[in-house]
Amino acid sequence: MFRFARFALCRQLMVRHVSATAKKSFSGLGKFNHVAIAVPNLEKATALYRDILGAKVSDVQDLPEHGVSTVFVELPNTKIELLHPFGEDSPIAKFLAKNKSGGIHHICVEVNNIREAVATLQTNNIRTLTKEPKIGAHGKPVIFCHPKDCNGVLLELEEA
Ligand SMILES: C[C@@H](C(=O)O)C(=O)SCCNC(=O)CCNC(=O)[C@H](O)C(C)(C)COP(=O)(O)OP(=O)(O)OC[C@H]1O[C@@H](n2cnc3c(N)ncnc32)[C@H](O)[C@@H]1OP(=O)(O)O
Ligand SMILES: [Co+2]
Repeated sequence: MFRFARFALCRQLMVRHVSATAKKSFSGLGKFNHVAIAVPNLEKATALYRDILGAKVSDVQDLPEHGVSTVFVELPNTKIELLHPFGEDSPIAKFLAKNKSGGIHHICVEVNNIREAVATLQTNNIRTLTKEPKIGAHGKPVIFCHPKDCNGVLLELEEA
């Protein structure tokens, strides 16, 4: 009994310590928006999801300001973003060169105030890959966080 009380107290102190070290929190993460897969052949990848797996897919969208072409696979509870390089300096070119058959590239989670989110990231030394958010595939502001500061995962935040 005494041992359990001591354990509970230590746990409470640890939780308090973790909360205190996050310098400023924003309104928090919202819904999961999409997982992105970089693919070497966009038509073939689209055909897999549409024709073989029977999913509803969007048209191809070229996004020159992001250096990618995208197709969204719509699932009942979320989306899969198929990504292929567009133009010369695509941010996904090196990733595809390393992962020849493609691979999971990033996850995207919604936030309700992207400016607040960016300020919180900066205060906590989490690097963003652009200074300012850009307009993403859904016409909403997005920002990417450096994978080396996010446990090896490229994290996209999109304003809800
Ligand atoms: C429009 C839209 C939307 O949904 O609205 C989108 O999604 S646009 C989606 C496309 N746009 C973006 O991804 C924009 C943000 N991404 C970037 O700026 C870039 O992809 C970087 C994340 C900086 C990586 O660039 P690049 O591969 O050229 O640089 P690099 O080879 O020096 O990589 C630095 C280190 O990060 C690792 N690294 C690279 N890409 C990674 C990824 N996707 N996930 C996890 N780690 C990754 C590399 O292996 C390397 O680690 P080691 O040193 O250990 O080997
Ligand atoms: Co994305």
